[in-house]
Amino acid sequence: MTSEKQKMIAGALYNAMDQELKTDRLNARRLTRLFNRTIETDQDERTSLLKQLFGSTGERLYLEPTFHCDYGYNIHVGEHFYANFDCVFLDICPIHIGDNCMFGPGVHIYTAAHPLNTALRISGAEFGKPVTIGNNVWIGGRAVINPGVTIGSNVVVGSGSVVTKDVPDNVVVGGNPARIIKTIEE
Ligand SMILES: CC(=O)SCCNC(=O)CCNC(=O)[C@H](O)C(C)(C)COP(=O)(O)OP(=O)(O)OC[C@H]1O[C@@H](n2cnc3c(N)ncnc32)[C@H](O)[C@@H]1OP(=O)(O)O
Repeated sequence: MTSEKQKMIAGALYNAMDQELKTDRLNARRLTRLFNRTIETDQDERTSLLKQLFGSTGERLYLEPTFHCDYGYNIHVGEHFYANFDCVFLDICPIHIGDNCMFGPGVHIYTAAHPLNTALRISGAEFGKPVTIGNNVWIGGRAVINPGVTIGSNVVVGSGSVVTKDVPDNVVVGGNPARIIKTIEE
């Protein structure tokens, strides 16, 4: 039988009030609370808590507290990941982030969505879409990455952008909705 958790991760309609999912969210709240209460000299503890929280990580990762997420286990970050203060990842579905990515403060990644149909939405049924980010991506402060978006490698996302569509490799995007501003010639 398919569990609500399996449906959620697969992007199907699911019930977030399911007991297993409630327990998983409480565990993520516990780990993020412990992470957010660490002090600047607790680097080993910060790394250990993030490795317990995330689905997979590289050897080196550094996030500035505060950080918040829904489940944690759907977040996969590559080697040498950096995220500045106050990032929020709503990881209903998988979030894959490549190597050498750095995020400015307040970057929000949303995989979570709700039906547009009112009756279905207020019934509590919800769904998600995965987000994938390539290698060597710099995302500026306060950018929002919407459900289902894939961002290529060597991309720069301008501060305050709302990324609603896929982004190819080697470009700078900005604005709401984000559009290509320039191509990056290496
Ligand atoms: C990891 C960390 O902690 S990072 C710390 C936080 N810092 C940031 O978030 C800074 C993010 N940087 C930016 O947003 C920058 O504007 C960049 C990198 C996207 C672009 O910088 P530049 O290449 O110097 O672009 P430049 O200033 O020449 O602007 C080019 C055009 O894009 C527009 N533009 C620049 N940034 C943005 C933006 N964030 N959103 C929308 N449009 C933008 C400019 O207005 C300009 O438009 P025009 O050609 O019509 O005049």
